Amino acid sequence: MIMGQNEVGLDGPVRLNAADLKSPAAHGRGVETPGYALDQRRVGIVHFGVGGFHRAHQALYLDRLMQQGRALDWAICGVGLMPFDTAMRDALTAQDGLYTLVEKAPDGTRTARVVGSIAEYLYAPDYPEAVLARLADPAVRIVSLTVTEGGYNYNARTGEFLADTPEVAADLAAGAGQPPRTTFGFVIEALRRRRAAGTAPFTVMSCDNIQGNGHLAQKVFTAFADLKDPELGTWIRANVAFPNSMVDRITPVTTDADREAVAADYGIADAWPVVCEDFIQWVLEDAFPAGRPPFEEVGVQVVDDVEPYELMKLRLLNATHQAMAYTGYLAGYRYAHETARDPLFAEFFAAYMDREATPTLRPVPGIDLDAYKRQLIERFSNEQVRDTLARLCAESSDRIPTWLVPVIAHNLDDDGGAAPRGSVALSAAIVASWARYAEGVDEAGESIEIVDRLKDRVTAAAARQDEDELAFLRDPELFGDLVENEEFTAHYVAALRSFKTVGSRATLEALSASGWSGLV
Ligand SMILES: NC(=O)c1ccc[n+]([C@@H]2O[C@H](COP(=O)([O-])OP(=O)(O)OC[C@H]3O[C@@H](n4cnc5c(N)ncnc54)[C@H](O)[C@@H]3O)[C@@H](O)[C@H]2O)c1
Ligand SMILES: O=P(O)(O)OC[C@@H](O)[C@@H](O)[C@H](O)[C@H](O)CO
Repeated sequence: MIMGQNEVGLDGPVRLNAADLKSPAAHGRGVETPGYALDQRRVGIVHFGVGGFHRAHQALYLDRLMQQGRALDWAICGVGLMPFDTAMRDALTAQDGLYTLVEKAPDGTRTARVVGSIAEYLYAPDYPEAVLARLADPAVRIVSLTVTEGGYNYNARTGEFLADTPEVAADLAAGAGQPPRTTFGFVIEALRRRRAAGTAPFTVMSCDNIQGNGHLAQKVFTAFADLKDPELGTWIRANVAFPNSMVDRITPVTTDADREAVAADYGIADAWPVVCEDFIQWVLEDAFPAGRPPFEEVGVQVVDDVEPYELMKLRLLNATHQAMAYTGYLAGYRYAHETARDPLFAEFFAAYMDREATPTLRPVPGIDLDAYKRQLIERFSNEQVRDTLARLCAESSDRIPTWLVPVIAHNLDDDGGAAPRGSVALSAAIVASWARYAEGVDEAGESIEIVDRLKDRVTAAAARQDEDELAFLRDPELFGDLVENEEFTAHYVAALRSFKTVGSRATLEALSASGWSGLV
């Protein structure tokens, strides 16, 4: 049914799809809808990993351009590979790629818009050839990724590509004509086809939370290509661009309550809306030989060197999320804002940022770091967003080595006093809080559902720590040789004992009483 202006939702929520949006119906409840013709969108980007974040971030920037009647030839074809992506397939296919994005400010202000920049969604196991055809299409000039840290299939400490994980090994062994299963398999087969057809390659744009995400993408995709077809690997190294980027917007997992609120507040029956904070940032390296949308015109900072921004964001925001996740969960909190609004915890986060993360950072052009850190605590405290600690506690074995271990390594590196060194006391306490969390029971005796690709390994290590206090650290893939460093292990053991005996809050109180210098 196509409803008339201002009628949307008055008789119950309207279904979200292109036909119903041809009328400006949804304006009736204060929702901005695509002001551009949806049938004029042309796919120019293929995106792997269409989850909450991509839809709150890159797809929104494109939608902003499209609202100005521009970049209609840069519409997105989303691709899902994982078994659970069938849910996104069903939601977006029924909605012609449309979804509602609700941005929530700390003061309770909400803005909602229907985003139209995703023109198509392909679930790769259903249509592998269609995915390859899209990727080989000369109109596609960017392949972007938000496939999580785990999607890069690498050792976070050494950067080495893990060629023997089952799915990747299967793609490497697959003969011609066998459909790929992984991002690597699809992207490399598409580049092979483009090269054979004389089509210029696309740019591979990682938007995941990894330091040097473009460099890493280049490393793992070319490592895969080298194993599959060394000549192709050489061609990719010479011809394919992999820009680095810093991406930022806190985007929690969508809940049924979010779906109900979108229906009740905006009159839209959306199977999978996205809810996020009102803050957004994207700093992007300008390395797009095949062209790109004019992102800088809608707020993206396009720069030559992204690294200082990346280090700032990953070591202050993401590593502090790790400081919050396990300490907060053990203490009984379940939401980020509850934890950040507790003065003791907020003081802990600020101390970690000031004493341990900041000494590892380079000056960041145009950024006042003190103001940035204060703003982070305010963002974490945004109670409207309802970001869960469970989301932040997941996949720890990808996150701690990616964000925190480099801070520790930097601060332990004795360069003869050339650069100021930070302490490692609070970083050690964060690692210890994870080790205590991995025991699988919180301080109220409730069991914890641990979500981690290395769950068996980390929980087994945590189970051994009553007999061997360093058991958790004895995993070189996660911690390198930290277990050999006496300065680090002294702080770690003291913090672990404290978490295990007096609990999270009392541990933070003791750290506070030490002036945040540690428990040794
Ligand atoms: N949520 C945020 O606040 C946020 C903010 C900044 C950056 N990010 C980045 O975006 C990533 C995704 O976050 P999200 O909130 O959208 O998560 P999500 O769970 O909503 O979506 C993740 C997507 O990645 C896909 N994926 C996971 N593993 C994969 C693999 N091995 N190969 C291919 N695809 C795979 C999933 O199928 C899914 O489509 C994060 O890991 C992070 O790097 C997230
Ligand atoms: O999404 P991840 O796994 O990279 O990290 C979890 C959070 O720290 C992260 O999603 C932040 O919310 C985000 O990076 C904010 O921009």
